[in-house]
Amino acid sequence: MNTLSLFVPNQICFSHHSAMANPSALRKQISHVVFDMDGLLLDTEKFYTEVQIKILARYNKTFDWSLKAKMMGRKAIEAARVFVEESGISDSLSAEQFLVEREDLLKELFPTSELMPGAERLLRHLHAKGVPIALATGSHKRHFELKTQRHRELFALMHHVVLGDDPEVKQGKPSPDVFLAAAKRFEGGPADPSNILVFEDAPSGVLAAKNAGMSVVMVPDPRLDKSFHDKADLVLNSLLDFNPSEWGLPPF
Ligand SMILES: O=P(O)(O)OC[C@H](O)CO
Ligand SMILES: [Mg+2]
Repeated sequence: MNTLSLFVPNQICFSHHSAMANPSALRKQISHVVFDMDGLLLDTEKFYTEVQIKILARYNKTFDWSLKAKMMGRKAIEAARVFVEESGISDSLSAEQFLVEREDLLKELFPTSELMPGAERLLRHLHAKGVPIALATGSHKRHFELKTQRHRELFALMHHVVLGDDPEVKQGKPSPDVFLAAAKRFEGGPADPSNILVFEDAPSGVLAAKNAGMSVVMVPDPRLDKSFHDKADLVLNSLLDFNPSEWGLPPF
């Protein structure tokens, strides 16, 4: 650790509407980029929210953003356990039953998934400039296929994809498993985690990337409590606001 980093917090500026940044001089040189999927590249978190509101309403309970924050980014069964336990319905509905109940609704919604603003521009740019890119999602294979069915060409730009049901991903985010697996599979051998930049929307995902020793740009939903921003190296309102040059990556 250099002397300066003892005194400089991760984020220097804190304002809701502008990008929050640590100075470029303190940032790692980035060679590889790893993307989260749900809520970051694809606007799919709203589907989970919609379905979970409906299910909790049957128990006369409301779904709020403090519960959402605890679930997002996690593997399905891990998020399901949080859902039934935190909402106090585990005596009536098990985590496994919850997954079955929400499935019919989700599988109708996922094929309509749309890209988040700036996702296509950033993926195409990094790929065109030869920056190795990969996907690391908590989503399992069957949901991944449904969510990406309208975006096959874009997701094919990824060098590789690591899914939540990958055998190497023993535990979901905030465990570093999915990001460490992604780091290992780049062409030419494993990438050094300290040279990897992760894009994430979820508190558990930001923690997972930091636990893997990587730098993280967080692009959170504005409804997420700001206290979850603290662990990220940079917080942006949109992928459209990302400036590759600040990370030593080729400019747009
Ligand atoms: O945000 P992701 O891509 O890791 O996906 C996780 C879950 O499937 C949704 O929260
Ligand atoms: Mg996500």
